[in-house]
Amino acid sequence: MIGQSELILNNDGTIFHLHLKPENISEQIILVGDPARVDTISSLFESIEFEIQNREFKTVTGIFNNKRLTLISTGIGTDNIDIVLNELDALVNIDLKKREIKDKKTSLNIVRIGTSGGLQTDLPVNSFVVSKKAIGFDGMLNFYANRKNVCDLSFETAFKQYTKWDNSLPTPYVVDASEKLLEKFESQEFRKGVTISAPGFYGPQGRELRLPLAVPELNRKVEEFSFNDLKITNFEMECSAIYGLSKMLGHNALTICLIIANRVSLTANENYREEMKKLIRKVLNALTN
Ligand SMILES: O=P(O)(O)O[C@H]1O[C@H](CO)[C@@H](O)[C@H]1O
Ligand SMILES: O=c1cc[nH]c(=O)[nH]1
Repeated sequence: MIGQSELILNNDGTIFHLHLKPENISEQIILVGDPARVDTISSLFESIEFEIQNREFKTVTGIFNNKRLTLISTGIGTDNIDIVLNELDALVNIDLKKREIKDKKTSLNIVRIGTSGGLQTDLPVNSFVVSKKAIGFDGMLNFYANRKNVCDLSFETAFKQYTKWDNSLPTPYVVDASEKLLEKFESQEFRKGVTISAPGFYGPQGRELRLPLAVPELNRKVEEFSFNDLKITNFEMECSAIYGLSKMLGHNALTICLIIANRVSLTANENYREEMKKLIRKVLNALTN
């Protein structure tokens, strides 16, 4: 039996942060960072069955193309992903009344639609990137036992060697996307890439405003690095933890991002919302057709 302090439930039986009960969610989950993006997506739904918000976690379950989908905003960062993935998994794989892990497990499909910064000259603003692999600069997965069983250790070793990884930074971890979900995005309009999830938008992504960087050459090395013909394409802040926790818990995960800034050409599209709507339609159609 899992103790009250380890799996906190609210008085109405909902799970602590997400305020959800098992019947409120579909097995097809779409995660976004920005709560406003949940509304953008749900405005395309044929019908809405359920809606709730607690803190930055806004959930809508409804129908698109005759398929039941659940949208959840995660806010920013892998610390929030630790909450969202563990609570989603508890909703489907733990009997909340008995506080016991179920014998028969359910596997969720979890697709993140995000914004991201590009790291290669041939990845202009407004491109779409599907993350084949994620590199976690955040360190979150290192807190879980046996994380190496789900990681690409050869890629990790090559990356740490090439960048002469500074051990005062969290140990990077590398996890692959779900092959099953990746197959739905074979079209050339989705660039396949390797995505770094950083534990911050500024210093951890190599942005220098007033504070100097501890490792100023890191972004140059990241841009140069390649392994088995794979280059690192983009920076965002959630994908690594989604891939890592999904693989450990037996779920399928994929991240697709709109590039809103290019870090090499120093360009950005701060009015990206129309382009985001185009990406949302393409992703919803790919997932439901
Ligand atoms: O637009 P979202 O999905 O939030 O994604 C990106 O944007 C935020 C930073 O501006 C981070 O969450 C990053 O991952
Ligand atoms: O550069 C960027 C743009 C969006 N989101 C990020 O995390 N980084």
